[in-house]
Formats: sequence, structure tokens, C-alpha cells
Amino acid sequence: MEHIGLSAKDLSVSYGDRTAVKNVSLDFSSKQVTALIGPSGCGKSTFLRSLNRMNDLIANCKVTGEIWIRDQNINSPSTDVVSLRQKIGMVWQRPNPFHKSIYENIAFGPRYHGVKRKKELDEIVEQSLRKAALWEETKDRLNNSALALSGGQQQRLCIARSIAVKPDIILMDEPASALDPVSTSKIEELIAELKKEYCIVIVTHNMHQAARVSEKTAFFLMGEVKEYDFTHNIFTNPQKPETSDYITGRFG
Ligand SMILES: Nc1ncnc2c1ncn2[C@@H]1O[C@H](COP(=O)(O)OP(=O)(O)OP(=O)(O)O)[C@@H](O)[C@H]1O
Repeated sequence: MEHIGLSAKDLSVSYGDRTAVKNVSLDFSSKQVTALIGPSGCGKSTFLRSLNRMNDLIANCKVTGEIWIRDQNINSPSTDVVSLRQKIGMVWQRPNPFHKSIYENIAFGPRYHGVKRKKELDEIVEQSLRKAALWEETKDRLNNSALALSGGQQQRLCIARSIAVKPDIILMDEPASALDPVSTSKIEELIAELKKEYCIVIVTHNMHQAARVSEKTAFFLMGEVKEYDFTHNIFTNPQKPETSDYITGRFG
């Protein structure tokens, strides 16, 4: 049975008087990958950022509607956004490791959330790097700067960093678009592993990637969800002409 990890209901987002996302309702299942696709500027990233309240940081940005994780509407003003972002991690388009060692990049979050014992931190660092398929490449240089890693390794480090605080949901905004094909395929393999444990929502411009990594796909157009279905159906039997035009490359 599908278990819903995260649910958006009538979510709308505007920047000043300009609406970027209009009344979007989507359910995201646990242990599944959902891809958000659509042409540039259709609101995918804006929607994704709303899911862990990152739009709070943007002046003039107003979010209405509900976002449910279990029995909590995270869009309510009483939500503690720090613990929310522990539960809902974010991986950005460009890897953004802290200017610290590999070890400290991973230990930072758990330490912030109260883990003090060195042994426990060591375990979290190792487990997180293992889950992000980066342990073998880094175990002998944990104290080296994270900035000395390659772009692909840095992105896996950022994924390890989000895993370290034990999230339920991982949001990814074009996580492989700045990477070469080999690093991209490592990230895709990693996503396939991570979905066994987490609910993953990924924005991608790469239709092949959406088809490869996701179970469900939502097609966004001008701030609205035009179609949401199993990825296989979206790519082989889309119900809306706009979806068909987009996936066949007629626009976007
Ligand atoms: N910080 C911001 N301030 C004002 N307007 C914004 C901001 N971020 C996005 N927008 C506007 O909101 C609309 C949706 O942008 P968004 O980045 O969410 O789309 P997108 O589908 O993710 O695009 P892309 O695929 O190019 O990344 C666009 O018109 C964009 O110009």
C-alpha cells in the first residue's frame, strides 16, 4: 500500500502581485521518487522550495494553502522551521558544501540538533557517507576540505549531509544538472538506493532522467499541474495534449 509522505493542498505562491504557483494539490508517496517536470519558469522550483518553507527567506513571497506531513500542516505559522528542515532536506542544483572538512560537513547538522558524543558523530558520518556512496572515496581524508572534492563528489556529500539529520523527505532541485554524465549516473544510482528509505521529490529538466529515476511525474505548466500520473503513463500515454507536446519536445 502506498504511504503518503507529504501532501500539498491548494498551494499557491506569489512574488509580489505575480502568481508563480496556482492551487497545486499533490500527494508524494514514501519510498518513491516523484519528478516535477515542465518548461522553464513554470513554477517547479518555487513549488519545491515551498515544501520545506525555503520561500520564507524570499522577501515579497507569499505562500497560501496547506502542506501536510503526517498530521502537521507545515505551512502553519506555528511550525518550527529548523526542525522542519531536519525532516525535509534539500539538495540544490549546485553542490554547496560548507567551507569545512568532509567530516565537519556531515557532523554539523547532527551536532546542531544535539548529538555531542564523538563516537556517535563518527558513526553518523560513516553511515551517511556510506548511504551517499561516498565512504570508500573519502574514508582516508575525512579531515580534508570538502571543497577539494570533485563536483559530483561534492553533490554526494551534500546528499550525505542531508541524510545525516535523519530526514523523512529529500527535495532535490536539478541535483545533477551541473554534473558530467558519469557523476550524473552516480547520482541517479544513489537516488534509486535512497528511495528505499525516503520520500524523494526531484525537479529535473532532463526527461530521460525523470523516466529513469521516478515512479510518478507531475507536469507543471504556467504554475499549474497539468497532469500527474505514474511516470510510465506520462511518457507513453499522456492524457493532455500539452503534456504530449512537452515530452515530445514541441516546446519548452
Ligand atoms: N525570488 C524570486 N523573486 C521573484 N520572482 C521569482 C523568484 N523566483 C522565481 N520567480 C518567478 O517565478 C516564476 C517561476 O519560477 P521558478 O524558478 O519556480 O520556475 P521553474 O519551473 O523552476 O524554472 P526553471 O526550470 O527555469 O528553473 C518565474 O516567473 C520566475 O521569474
